[in-house]
Amino acid sequence: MSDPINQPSWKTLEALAAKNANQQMLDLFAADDARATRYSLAAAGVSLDYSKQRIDDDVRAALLSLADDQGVSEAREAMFAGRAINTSENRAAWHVALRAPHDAPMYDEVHEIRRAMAAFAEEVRSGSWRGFSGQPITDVLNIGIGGSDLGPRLICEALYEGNGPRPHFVANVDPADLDDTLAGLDPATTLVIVTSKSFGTAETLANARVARQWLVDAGAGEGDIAKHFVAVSTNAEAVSEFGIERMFGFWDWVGGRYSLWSAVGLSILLALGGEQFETLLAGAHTMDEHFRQAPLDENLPAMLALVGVWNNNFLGLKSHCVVPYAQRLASLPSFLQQLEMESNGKSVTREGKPATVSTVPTIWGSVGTNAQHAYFQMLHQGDLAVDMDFVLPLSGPKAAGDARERERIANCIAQAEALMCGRDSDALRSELEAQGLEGEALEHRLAARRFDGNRPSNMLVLETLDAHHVGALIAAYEHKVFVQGIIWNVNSFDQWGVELGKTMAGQIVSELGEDAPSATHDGSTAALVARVRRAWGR
Ligand SMILES: O=P(O)(O)OC[C@H]1O[C@H](O)[C@H](O)[C@@H](O)[C@@H]1O
Repeated sequence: MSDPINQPSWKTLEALAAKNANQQMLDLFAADDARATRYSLAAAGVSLDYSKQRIDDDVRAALLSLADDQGVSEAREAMFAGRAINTSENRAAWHVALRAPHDAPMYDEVHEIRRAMAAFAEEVRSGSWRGFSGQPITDVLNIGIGGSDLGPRLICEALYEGNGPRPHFVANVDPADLDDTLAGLDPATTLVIVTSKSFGTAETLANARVARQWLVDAGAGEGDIAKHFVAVSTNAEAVSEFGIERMFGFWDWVGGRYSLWSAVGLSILLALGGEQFETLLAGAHTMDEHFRQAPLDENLPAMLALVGVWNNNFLGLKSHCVVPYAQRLASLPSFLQQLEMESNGKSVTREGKPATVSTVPTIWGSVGTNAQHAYFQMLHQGDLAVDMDFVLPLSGPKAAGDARERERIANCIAQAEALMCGRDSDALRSELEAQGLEGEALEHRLAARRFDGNRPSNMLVLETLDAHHVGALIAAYEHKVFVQGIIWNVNSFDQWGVELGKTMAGQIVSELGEDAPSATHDGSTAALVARVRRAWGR
């Protein structure tokens, strides 16, 4: 592993990008009838069509050489073997172990906790677990943030069908989040899961304290708290100090943003049941096996990563938009923002030197078709260079015969087509002439309605929107991020960048209370602190 910029394959790719500057994807299709299949891969019921990328065989070969040069295969083995690949914290990043089948011998502890979670979930789901008034649990509230929120939230939104207690998620320290949620819940029938890897996250602990008081105010005695509060954490001491008896543990080798497969997924188990959770893990495991075994040119997560590297580092597309065409996957872009940007938003190499290549692009997006009516204008005609992932589950909540299902799927396919094909100026001119436009008015309208096209996108298709395929999709993205981290030579598994702001918030929290403002702030910060103090009459 070394600085990618020094690899011969990097130079080759730079030369190819310069040579192909005017390459048109439609010409690539015209020259190759089999392009759509030759630039598609499938694994675990998920397929990736990357034929609508500005990639030809030479580029693909050079990208695969870059992956070899950077030691992707060796790094992949180190990850699966549980070696300490998170070098700045000297830990493994072993989330793949969480999805290993039950007969995998070396993961005893993982299976033990998984069994305890399943037994607990069964008790709650069957109604034998009772709250302080003797009633069964109807609602589960997960209090957590970042990795302790986004994954379980995404999975529950994607798959909850009403067959179990209703799942709710509160992350924000803004009181509106918890207060609005609690307003719709009955304390006597609500189970709260406080989820925090560190059990030191200020927002989560503040919300947990309020939720605890809510129970007490509703008549729960101190001895009843255990019927309504459990924790998920790696920090048993802090959990017991907080006064929660029952903890489902996990380990420091599970990164927060890779943790939904661990006890952090307890809300998933409670809402969906043990079988669905196992299917989710099995879907991810099937993708893991594919990622581990398939040669890189046939490897879906690796190719997804390499396409991203090409767009980001060689075509200068520093903005990556993800649009799932499925309401149930509306939270996928937020989940991926943490997964990709917290993992690879770094500018220091694994050796502690300044990175010499650009790392993660901006990841953003939202659900289709809604997004089409908001910002797709920019994607089609704006000057910001963006590459896209469309995510399309084939079967949705309704049968194929439902007209809305046809709309959903057709729109997704059409947007990718429009981005690539653009609008042929000659055809448009004839159309406008037929409408009676001419002269300057015609030219003006022609210019406004012109689409250049040639804008790249991936199409990720899921056979169905179920636990298996969602598990496989998320695992594919996790491995994409891993491969990109190896290529960019950054440590994808630490997040030192979030520390400073947390420390400073702690200081300002005391200054907004009784403490005097510190003299060491910059002028703008000092003025803001003073303004809030004035507003609060301090
Ligand atoms: O699970 P916790 O320890 O409460 O952490 C929650 C989140 O907090 C931090 O800000 C980290 O950047 C995230 O990676 C983490 O997921």
